[in-house]
Amino acid sequence: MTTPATTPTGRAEHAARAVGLSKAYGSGDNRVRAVDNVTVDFPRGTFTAVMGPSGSGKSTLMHCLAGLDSATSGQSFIGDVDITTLNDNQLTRLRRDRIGFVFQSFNLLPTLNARQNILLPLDLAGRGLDQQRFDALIRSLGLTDRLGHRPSELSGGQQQRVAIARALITLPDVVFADEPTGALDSRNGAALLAYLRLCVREGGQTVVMVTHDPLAASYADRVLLLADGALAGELLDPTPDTVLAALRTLTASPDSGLAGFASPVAPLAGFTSPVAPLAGFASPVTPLAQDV
Ligand SMILES: Nc1ncnc2c1ncn2[C@@H]1O[C@H](COP(=O)(O)OP(=O)(O)OP(=O)(O)O)[C@@H](O)[C@H]1O
Repeated sequence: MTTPATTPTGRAEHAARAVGLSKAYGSGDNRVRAVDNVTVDFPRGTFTAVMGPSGSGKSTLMHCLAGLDSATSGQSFIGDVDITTLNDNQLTRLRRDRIGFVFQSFNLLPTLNARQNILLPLDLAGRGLDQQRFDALIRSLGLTDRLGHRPSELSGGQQQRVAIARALITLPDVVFADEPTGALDSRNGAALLAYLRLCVREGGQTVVMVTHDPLAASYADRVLLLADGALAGELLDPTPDTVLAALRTLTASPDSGLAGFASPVAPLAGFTSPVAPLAGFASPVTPLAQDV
C-alpha cells in the first residue's frame, strides 16, 4: 500500500492525496472514465484550483477525494487515512470531523433558519459552539442580520454564504468547494475568495476549489488542469493572465481533445477585479485572528 509522507510529528504532510485514482461510470459502450489514473497531492495549508472543460472530471475527482463518491480503482487519502478502505460509518465520521463542503447546490434544510443550518454540523458532531468564531465568521460573510431567516427568505447569494459558513464553522482540515462563487455577485465572490485564502494562510487549512473562472483561480497557490479525466497540467502562483494563457495552450493542443471548451475568456464575467472591495465582509484580515 502507498502511504503519504509524514512530518516528524507523524502527521501527513498532505491534507489530501490521490494515487492512481480512477472513476468510471456505466458499462460497455456507455462506459465513461470520468477520472483516469490521477495521482496528485494537496499539501497542508495550500489553496488549489481545479480547472478544465465541462465534463473533464473536476467534480468527480473532488467527490472521490472527499469520499462522497467511491473510486473504481486507486487510492484517496485524507491526511494519512486511505478513505477507500473505510466503511460507511468511518467515512461519515471522517467527513464530519475533517472535511468542509461547498457545493453549487446549497443543500440547506428548508425548515431551519440560517443560524440553525450553519450550526448543524456542530450539533451533529456533538461539538460546542465557539461564539467568537461564529460571530467572526458571520460578520465576515455579511450574514449578521440574516440569521433568523429560512433559506426560502434568502437570496441565492445569501444562501450560498450560509452554505459556506456551514462548511467552515467546524474549522475543517480540508475544504472542498465546487464553483463556490457561482451564485455570488462580483464583490461577494471576491470577498469569499479572499476569505478562503485567509483560511489557508492564517488558519493552515487546505482548500481545493473547482472553478471555470481564471480570476477566481488566481486566488489559489496553483491550478490543476484536467482534460478527459486526466491531469493535463499544473500552474503555480497563477494570475488571471497566466491561467488564461494555460487554458488557451491546453485548448490549442491538437492532442487535448478540448474542442468542447467553449471559451477560456467568458468565465471572467462578473468579476471586476481580484482586489475588488469586500462588500458584506467586515474585514478580509481580521476574521480568523482569534482562531489560529
Ligand atoms: N453519476 C454519473 N453517471 C454517469 N456519468 C457521470 C456521472 N457523473 C458524471 N458523469 C460523467 O463523468 C464525466 C465527468 O463529469 P464531471 O461532472 O466530473 O465533470 P466536470 O468537469 O465537473 O464538469 P462541469 O464543469 O460541467 O461541472 C462526464 O462525462 C459526466 O457525464
